[in-house]
Amino acid sequence: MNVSLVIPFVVAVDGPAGSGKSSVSKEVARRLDFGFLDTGAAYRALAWHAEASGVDTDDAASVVSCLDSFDYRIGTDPTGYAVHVGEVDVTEAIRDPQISAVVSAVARVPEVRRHLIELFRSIMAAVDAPGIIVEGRDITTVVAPDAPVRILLTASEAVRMSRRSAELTGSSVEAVGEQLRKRDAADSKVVDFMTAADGVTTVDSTELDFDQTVDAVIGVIRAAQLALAQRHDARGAQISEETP
Ligand SMILES: Nc1ncnc2c1ncn2[C@@H]1O[C@H](COP(=O)(O)OP(=O)(O)O)[C@@H](O)[C@H]1O
Ligand SMILES: Nc1ccn([C@@H]2O[C@H](COP(=O)(O)OP(=O)(O)O)[C@@H](O)[C@H]2O)c(=O)n1
Repeated sequence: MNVSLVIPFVVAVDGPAGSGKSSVSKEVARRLDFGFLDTGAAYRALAWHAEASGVDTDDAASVVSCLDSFDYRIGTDPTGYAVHVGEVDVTEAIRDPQISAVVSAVARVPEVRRHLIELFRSIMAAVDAPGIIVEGRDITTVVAPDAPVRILLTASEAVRMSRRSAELTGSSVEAVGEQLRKRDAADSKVVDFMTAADGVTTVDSTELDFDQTVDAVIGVIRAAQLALAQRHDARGAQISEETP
């Protein structure tokens, strides 16, 4: 892996299912020429790998036993990235409702989380871009708690359900809503992604359309960059005053 010596500017985005994390973060990354990392894809791909290996996803020890053979790759280009497990392109397969139904069981296993968090950090460090937007459930609190920008992207449950069901043709709004609610409830037992931790800015997109949400996120990033630049300038001025 090609690890850059320059640390990329990290934007951490968390939030519940269907809040717009992936689509909004991708568009923000495109506009800023940043990389993009969808961390949920790794949990989904591991669930796919466990199922393909004939493993019971409810059995934590069996899921952990799959980690050794989990050969995972994901791109960080927001204009298009593929997800691979070994030689298999699972980009589409991991979005299947069957994977959504079992992914939380895989994601609650502490050894799985430790393994994937290390992987995310190495992908972030190796990104070939001035910055990277990383989205998931625990990015602002666990994966990148020191990121210069940390955002909780939320929307009301009703809005999230209707957005998600509009994407999934062939599934009823009720069925999509029920699955989303179950997954949020299971995921909430592992990480709190419904309330913003200290220093995390909430962007509520309930009343915003897609472009307005993208603009709101870019606004938070620009404000943080400006504050950092001002702090840097003030420190520079202080050092030159102190230097005889
Ligand atoms: N502010 C918004 N207004 C309308 N639709 C949105 C908005 N944000 C996201 N969407 C749409 O909602 C759906 C779910 O978004 P997605 O990015 O997959 O959410 P998440 O990654 O949080 O699960 C997508 O079809 C996306 O285009
Ligand atoms: N940082 C993360 C990202 C995802 N996940 C798990 O992975 C699942 C799929 O994540 P996702 O980002 O694809 O889900 P959506 O929010 O897009 O529906 C979640 O339901 C969580 O169980 C996690 O535990 N931690």
